Amino acid sequence: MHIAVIGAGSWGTALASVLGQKHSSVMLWVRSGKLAELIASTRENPDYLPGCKLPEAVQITNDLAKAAINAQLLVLATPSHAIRETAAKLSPLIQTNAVIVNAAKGLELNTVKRMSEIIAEELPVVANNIAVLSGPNHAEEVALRSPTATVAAAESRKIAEYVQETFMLPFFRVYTNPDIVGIELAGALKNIIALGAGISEGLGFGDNAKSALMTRGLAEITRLGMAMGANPLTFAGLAGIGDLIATCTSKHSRNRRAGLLLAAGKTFEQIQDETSMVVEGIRATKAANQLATKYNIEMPITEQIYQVLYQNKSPKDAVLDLMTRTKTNEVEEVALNNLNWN
Ligand SMILES: NC(=O)c1ccc[n+]([C@@H]2O[C@H](COP(=O)([O-])OP(=O)(O)OC[C@H]3O[C@@H](n4cnc5c(N)ncnc54)[C@H](O)[C@@H]3O)[C@@H](O)[C@H]2O)c1
Ligand SMILES: O=P(O)(O)OC[C@H](O)CO
Repeated sequence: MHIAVIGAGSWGTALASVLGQKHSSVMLWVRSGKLAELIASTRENPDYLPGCKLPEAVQITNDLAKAAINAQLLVLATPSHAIRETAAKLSPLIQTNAVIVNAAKGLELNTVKRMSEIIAEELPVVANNIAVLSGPNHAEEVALRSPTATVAAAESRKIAEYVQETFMLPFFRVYTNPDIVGIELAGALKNIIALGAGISEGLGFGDNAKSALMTRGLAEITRLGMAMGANPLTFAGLAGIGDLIATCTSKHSRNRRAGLLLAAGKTFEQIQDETSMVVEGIRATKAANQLATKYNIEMPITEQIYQVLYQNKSPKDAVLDLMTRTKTNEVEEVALNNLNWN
């Protein structure tokens, strides 16, 4: 089978290295011609994943047509804001029975669409063959072959199991899940909470604060997810709490790191200017804020992070507002009504 990995940032490079260990023909598409030459000659990606030697089966190209034309499976691993334009460019190139795996974690601004929805719009011929890969997966650790678990989600069980089989290796364990909505929302929204975790650390707060943030963060993610048709159990799984733990606690997390910088007084524009790496939580906060309004869901943490990022609110004031907002139950009112708790 011929596989194409589209996008050679940290994640695309790590996934190409995984696939190249199992399959004989993997092509990694690199946007920059100069970086493509460098990766091809050194067999590693010094800009995004230094130290990860690519298996021989991985070929490098800067030519999208060359990568896509014979591919039975394509992994889209660009940042989320580039998924629509990338899928549109792939439209005249792909085979009609190709399987597309989205590896990006984000939501489109303004349309607030999930990545698989965008891919289906741009690549309607393969709309029934779209899967999502998401979980607690830092590229740096996958590159080191550190044991990692992830989830392949698709509406079709056959496609989810095909993707599972394609990626599964002794250090890379893949579960399947039918809840593509929940898996994509969990992956996109955990980045907002990771910004908060970084802010919390940067302000000098301890484990109590971070645990509260993660737990209440998951509660608001689940609330929105359920309103959008997701299975609440998905948020208790690898792509939910699993990824939330990884991203809020890891030294590798760009979103957590960006939160530290926000606490130090930098603006999100300054943070973005200082790194070539994508910080998905910045856009995701804007999109989630739109979704909270659209579905009329209370998302207090997301709302405060939105105000810090886009309305110049100080992180300290945001924390105070969260801690002193109207008192409430931990359990949703609707669940309390069912318990008849008087
Ligand atoms: N890094 C990880 O550990 C990890 C793990 C799981 C999922 N993800 C997700 O994968 C996606 C990619 O993240 P990453 O960490 O590889 O990013 P990265 O910051 O390491 O690299 C970004 C890559 O995207 C390319 N790029 C930027 N704008 C582009 C455009 N308009 N068109 C095409 N390519 C463009 C850059 O050239 C670069 O190769 C994100 O959605 C991220 O959330 C990342
Ligand atoms: O580095 P982060 O915070 O963008 O997170 C990367 C991955 O989503 C972790 O699973």
